[in-house]
Amino acid sequence: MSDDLTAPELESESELAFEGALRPRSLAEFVGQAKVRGQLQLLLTAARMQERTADHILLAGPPGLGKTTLAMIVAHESERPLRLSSGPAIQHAGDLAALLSSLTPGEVLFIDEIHRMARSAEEMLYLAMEDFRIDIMVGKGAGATSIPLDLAPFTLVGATTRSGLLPNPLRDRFGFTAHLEFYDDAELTQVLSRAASMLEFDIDREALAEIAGRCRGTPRIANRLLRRVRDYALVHGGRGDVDAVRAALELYDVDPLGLDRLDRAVLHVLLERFDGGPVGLNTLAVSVGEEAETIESVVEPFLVRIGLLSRTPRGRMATAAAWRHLGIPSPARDSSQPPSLIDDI
Ligand SMILES: Nc1ncnc2c1ncn2[C@@H]1O[C@H](COP(=O)(O)OP(=O)(O)OP(=O)(O)O)[C@@H](O)[C@H]1O
Ligand SMILES: [Mg+2]
Repeated sequence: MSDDLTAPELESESELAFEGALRPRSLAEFVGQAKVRGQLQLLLTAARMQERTADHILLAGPPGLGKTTLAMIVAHESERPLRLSSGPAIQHAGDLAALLSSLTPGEVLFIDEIHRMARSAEEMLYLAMEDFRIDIMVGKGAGATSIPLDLAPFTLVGATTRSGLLPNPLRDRFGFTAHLEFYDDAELTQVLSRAASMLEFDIDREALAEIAGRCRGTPRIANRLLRRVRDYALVHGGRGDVDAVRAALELYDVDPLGLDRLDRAVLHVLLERFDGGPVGLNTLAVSVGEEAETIESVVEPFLVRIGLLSRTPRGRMATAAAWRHLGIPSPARDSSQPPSLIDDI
């Protein structure tokens, strides 16, 4: 869906190229995540002083927060070549053996979505990470033998949006795990300001702050919204100011908190049809004509994170902030009445 402005995942090939152009190249250019930046800086500097490859690094966090960007920065800062691969591309131990045995000394190997790698490959990776060695099985059945193969030392950078799915032995073999956090408005304003100047888009500070408030803590969404606002300013012959931001993002159904059409539909149903809940997930999903799975994995996490929705054992409930945000007066509740319509959780 190329019109889904608020989805944190990468949307298209053209977006990939656009992102590539805006990607920070060094730790100094990388905005926010101060803690992680400091930790990486130390790790890379120590490795350089000892003239060895840096420890293996795991980058964990939601989509669009800068994992791929940081992997590239690790290679760039340590002046090593970078090899790109991903979990879904490694479906057999043989795929991994071919990849590992072709690395040049000191190379940085980036495995994106590392939680999706095949189990058999995972086990091979344990030994490779620890001892820079793998065992290759030759032959089948009783005559099978394993031949040890030494590898060139390398630094593995793994990225995952689901660190909970990584088996412990794999997680334990990373020397360092960076947990990326959502960005605050000041950091997002900085991301936007940097991107605007790279795009040579003249937009004022107030307008940048207005966009920052709508991008769900995610630099990828920030850059995407900026692009739409730039289009709007271009077509309407105006500058990048707050009015352009408001008009452009209203056109694309991104509200002042960054909620999109579906987020708002869910809240409207919850408030207007169910008095703010509690109501079960399935009822809510049917009422807005969506799959329960979509509501649960796409809509709810953000609404919960910004405090508009709470999950209770009796179902989903709107918070006072939700009523305020939609501008609907909250009904005075009669506390002697038990809540109605509890179908599931
Ligand atoms: N700290 C940052 N400073 C400036 N720009 C950033 C930062 N983090 C991310 N970006 C921008 O956001 C875009 C998305 O980042 P990136 O591709 O690294 O996310 P990701 O965590 O790898 O996402 P996914 O989980 O979908 O692979 C990049 O093109 C980059 O321009
Ligand atoms: Mg990525």
